[in-house]
Amino acid sequence: MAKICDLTAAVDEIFSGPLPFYARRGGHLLDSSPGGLQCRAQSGNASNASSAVPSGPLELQTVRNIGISAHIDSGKTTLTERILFYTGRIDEIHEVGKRDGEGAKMDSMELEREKGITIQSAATYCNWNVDDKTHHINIIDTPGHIDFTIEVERALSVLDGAVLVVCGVSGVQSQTLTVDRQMRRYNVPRVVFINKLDRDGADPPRCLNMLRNKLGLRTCPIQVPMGLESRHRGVIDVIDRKAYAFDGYKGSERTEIDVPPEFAEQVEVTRAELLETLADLDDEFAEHYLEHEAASSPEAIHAAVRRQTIQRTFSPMLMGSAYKNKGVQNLLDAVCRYLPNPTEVRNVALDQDNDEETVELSCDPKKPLVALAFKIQDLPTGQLTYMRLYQGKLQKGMSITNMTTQKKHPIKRIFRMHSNEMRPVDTAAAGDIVALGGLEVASGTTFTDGRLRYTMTTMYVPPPVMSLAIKVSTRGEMDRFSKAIGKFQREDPTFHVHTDEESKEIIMSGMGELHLEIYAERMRREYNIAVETGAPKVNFRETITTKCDYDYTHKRQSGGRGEYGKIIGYFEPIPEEDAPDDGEDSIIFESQLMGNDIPPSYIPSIEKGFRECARKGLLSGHPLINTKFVVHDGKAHEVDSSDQAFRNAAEGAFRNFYMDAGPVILEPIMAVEVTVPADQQAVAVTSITRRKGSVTNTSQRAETVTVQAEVGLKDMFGYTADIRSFTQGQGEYTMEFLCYRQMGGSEQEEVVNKYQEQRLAELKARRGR
Ligand SMILES: Nc1nc2c(ncn2[C@@H]2O[C@H](COP(=O)(O)OP(=O)(O)OP(=O)(O)O)[C@@H](O)[C@H]2O)c(=O)[nH]1
Repeated sequence: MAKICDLTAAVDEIFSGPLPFYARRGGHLLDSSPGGLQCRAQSGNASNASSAVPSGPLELQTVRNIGISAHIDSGKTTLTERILFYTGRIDEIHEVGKRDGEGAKMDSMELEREKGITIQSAATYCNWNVDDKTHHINIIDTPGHIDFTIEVERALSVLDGAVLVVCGVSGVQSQTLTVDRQMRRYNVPRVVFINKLDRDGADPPRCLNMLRNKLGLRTCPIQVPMGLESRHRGVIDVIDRKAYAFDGYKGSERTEIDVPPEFAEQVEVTRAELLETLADLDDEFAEHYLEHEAASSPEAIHAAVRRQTIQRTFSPMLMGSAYKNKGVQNLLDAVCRYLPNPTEVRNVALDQDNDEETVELSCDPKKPLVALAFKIQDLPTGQLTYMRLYQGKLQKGMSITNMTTQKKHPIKRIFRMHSNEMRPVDTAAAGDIVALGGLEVASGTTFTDGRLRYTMTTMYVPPPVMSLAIKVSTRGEMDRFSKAIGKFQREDPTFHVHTDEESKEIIMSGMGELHLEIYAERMRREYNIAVETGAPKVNFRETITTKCDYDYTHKRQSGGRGEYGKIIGYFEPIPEEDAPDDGEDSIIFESQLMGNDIPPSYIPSIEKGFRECARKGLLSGHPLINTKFVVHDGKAHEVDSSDQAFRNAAEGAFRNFYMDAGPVILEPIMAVEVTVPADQQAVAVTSITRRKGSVTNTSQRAETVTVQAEVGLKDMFGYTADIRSFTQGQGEYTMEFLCYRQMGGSEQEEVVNKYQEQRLAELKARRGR
């Protein structure tokens, strides 16, 4: 496993915001070029399908749209590379991180190949034959690094199913939990693949326990590993009681062999547990099971696994070693057998002509078009818009309507994507995922053919948690800089840029230091701008701790029409459990006004005033969370009151009364997981406690120890270099956002003083100008 500390010196901080619930989902990608795709009908092993172009339309029943998600470095890209090789989509396997001088197909960005990590999700498609049917699988490989979590959100929101990859040695890791939450949010059925069984310490039963206990997943192995670690030879399918070995060039020949006697008992025990679980879950299978118990047919078992997987009540667990080319073909069988086709997934939209009522979409090319632009990529040749078609059809030359702006756009180019290669097609139908050229839109936009006014709900965008000042060395580069920023922001909704009003610095904010460093590096490489970045800063939050009444009158008279607005109400903290589940914006405004002392038309201005204030707390300049602003009384003046006057009244109330509400600073706390050689456990623990962290768990597997801890993000700077030096490069760590927690008194004082000093210096500088 490539170590996180090896990825880049800049990879220090990794975090994401809280994950609220909601979802819309569905999706698939199929080739609707005149003819689509065709496969070599060669069942079972070797390269069992090719990418030749067939002559008829594809059957939706044979389409699978899948994502591959996991904790960082679990082997997603390595696995995808095998899938593409065995399905005949690529002629040679290349390893991640340019180890063979080339780099994996799906890591097409130069930076990805250099660093050996996936930054952007990539799309591709392939064919696979199973049970005498050719299936068309569309795959999105997603990054594992939490900094690029939006790529995972985007992919999952439009896919029909997923493969959850878990490292066979480490088991469920911090980010497996995040990915699991994301899959649940978008109701994505999944199959589990336990990878790296060739590595020392590989332990599938432990992974199974972790999946059940940590993720609460109803899962059973449908395979038994044929040997582990250096003796890992293949897998035994307990459903058909067949063993599979993987020989030939890069494991491309899958051979059925007899179950070795030493595994016979384990196969029967595993099979019995699977059958009992299915009988428990599935009434149809229960009947069959009662009648035929021992002789349950593989077909009946497959059908029950499929039904329960699609209902998300069960996830079959498979295993192998992507790197050593074991078990990948069986995983492809499982993807085709158990994951749903686009017609088996419920997708809904909101009808804009009918009070945003929820309407069910039907995966039918004959219905009016509804499509979602879920990912934007800016290429030197122009913008590429990835589009998921929920119903209807796209055709070159037709025009589609943007549901946000109501503007019509002609469709000039439709592409099917294979990583960074584009293949032009003329049409695409419901269930497809294709990319459109020549369309300038933001991600998350819904399109129709103009007959319907439907929108899909947008995907969850986590709040930015880290900022970095960025400087352009020469004025001449400013134009290119603005262009780059504009493009990146359209591409990535988690990437924000603003100019600090006081310091006039340009500030980039995002999901972590790596995330921001990657954009700075892309500006240097893709736009040839010599940017310099400042030290990363943690995005603290502020909140209040007590209820506080306010009564404030904003009055200004300077000849002519004056300004008047009086508001009375209170601020109060929202207990965390009641906070709206929308990440950063956990700010509520409530008007309890009765009568007409303040005309209702001014209420939105009061709200706007409070919301603007909430963007910058008075202690440290960071945004407020979990705060409620209430107005219940006040007064307006016939002539002098205006929207602006009431906005100013809200700002005045905030300025004058905020400090009475007991404001405090909250800091992001990270869930940190450090893995080191067993003899370095003490040093790892000390490295955490020295950073004021608290160790929550330690566990030993084979020769390695994993230390889990909670540490303030501000105390994690420089940890990459630290862990590298104390473990001589053998340790690794990951971390992700856990929660916001109130800072200690003296630490808070330090942050407040620093902020006040900075403001004073800026004020002086402005006066001196
Ligand atoms: N021993 C062993 N190593 C593996 C296996 N699968 C992947 N690896 C190695 O693990 C490292 C990470 O593999 P990747 O395929 O890049 O993992 P990933 O999940 O795509 O990584 P990110 O996208 O950066 O999260 C690489 O060094 C792989 O060669 C496996 O089955 N066995």
